[in-house]
Amino acid sequence: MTTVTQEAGAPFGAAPPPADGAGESAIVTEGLTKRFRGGQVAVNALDLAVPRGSVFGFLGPNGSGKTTTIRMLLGLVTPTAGTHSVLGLPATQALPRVGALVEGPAFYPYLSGTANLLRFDAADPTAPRTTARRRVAEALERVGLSAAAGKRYRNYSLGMRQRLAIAAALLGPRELLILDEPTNGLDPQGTREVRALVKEIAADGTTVFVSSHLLAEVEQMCTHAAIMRTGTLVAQGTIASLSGGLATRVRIETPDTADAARVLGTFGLADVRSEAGQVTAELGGHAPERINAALVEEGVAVRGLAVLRPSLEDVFVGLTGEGFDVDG
Ligand SMILES: Nc1ncnc2c1ncn2[C@@H]1O[C@H](COP(=O)(O)OP(=O)(O)OP(=O)(O)O)[C@@H](O)[C@H]1O
Repeated sequence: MTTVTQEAGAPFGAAPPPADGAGESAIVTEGLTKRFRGGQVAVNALDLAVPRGSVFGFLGPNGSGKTTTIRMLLGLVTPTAGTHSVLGLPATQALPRVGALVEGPAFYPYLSGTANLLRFDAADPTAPRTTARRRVAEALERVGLSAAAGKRYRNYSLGMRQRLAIAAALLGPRELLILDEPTNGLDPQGTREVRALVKEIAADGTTVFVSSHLLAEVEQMCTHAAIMRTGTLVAQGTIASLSGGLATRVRIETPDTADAARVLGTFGLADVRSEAGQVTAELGGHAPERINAALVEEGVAVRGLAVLRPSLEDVFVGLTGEGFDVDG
C-alpha cells in the first residue's frame, strides 16, 4: 500500500555539489513526455522550472499527469522522451539529497513513531547505521512529533500519520522535498497540520515540490505553481504572476444598483456590471474604502462590499475555457 520513496544510489552526503550555474533551479524538465503502453500520453512535452527555495504547487485535476511526472523525476518511471535534472544534476545523482513521499505510508500500527522510522531507515542501504537514532530523532523533531515519538502509530491522528510519513522523507539532509498529494484523505485538522509543516520545512530553506488537485490549497501554501491539464502544462510562475493578468474586481451588494453603478462610473472604474442586488467593476488602483465612502455619501444602501482578487481557478478558466474539475 505505501511507498515512501527514498533515495537510491550514492550514500548520504556523497553527492557532488551542484554544477556551476545550476544553482537556481531545483527541478528542470524539457520536453518530458510519458506515453504508456496502449498509447495513452500521460505527460506531454512538459517544460518545468522549479526555482530553488520555492514552495512549488504542481496543480491539476485528477488524471492530469502529476503522479507520472513525479515518478519520472524520481526515476520510478522511464520517460518516453525529454530530459530532466534535479538540483542541477542528473536525477540519479541528486536523489540522495531529495526526500519524497509518493504514496500513503505503510507503517506498523503497533510500533511507535520512532520504531517505525528506525525500521524504515534500516531498509535504506545508503543510510549510515551509526547515525540512525539521531537522524530519526531529528526528523521527528522537524515534523513536531517528538512528544509523540514513543506512542504507537495506531494511536496517531491522521495528521500525525502524514507528518510521520514526511519525517520518513526527511531522514537525511534534504535540499528538495517532493510530496505527491500530501493532504489527500486527511481531515481538516490533518490538512492544516500538513500545510503548516510544508511552510515550516520551506522556511528552513528546503525547496518543496508538492502536487495537489486543490486550487485553494496551492494558493494558500505555495509561492509558485504549475497548472496541468490532461498531461499538458497550462501555465507556470509565481502565484502572483499567474493571476496578475486578471483584474481585481470590487463587488457592491445593494438594492440601489443603478445609483451604485453611477457612483462607480464617477471613479472611472472599467467594466461596470449590474445584476439583481449587486454591481461589480474592475477596481483598478482605487481604494475600496473611498468607493464605500462615496457610495454612502450618495445615499446608496451598501449591504456589502468585497474586493474579488483573481484566483487560480479564474486563471485556469481563463486559459482553458473550462472549469477546474477535480474529478478530472
Ligand atoms: N501505468 C500506467 N499505465 C497506463 N496509464 C497510466 C498509468 N499510470 C497512469 N496512467 C494514466 O495516465 C494519466 C495520468 O495519470 P497520473 O496518475 O499521472 O495523474 P495525476 O494527475 O497524478 O492524477 P491522480 O491525482 O488521480 O493520481 C491518467 O489518465 C492515468 O490513467
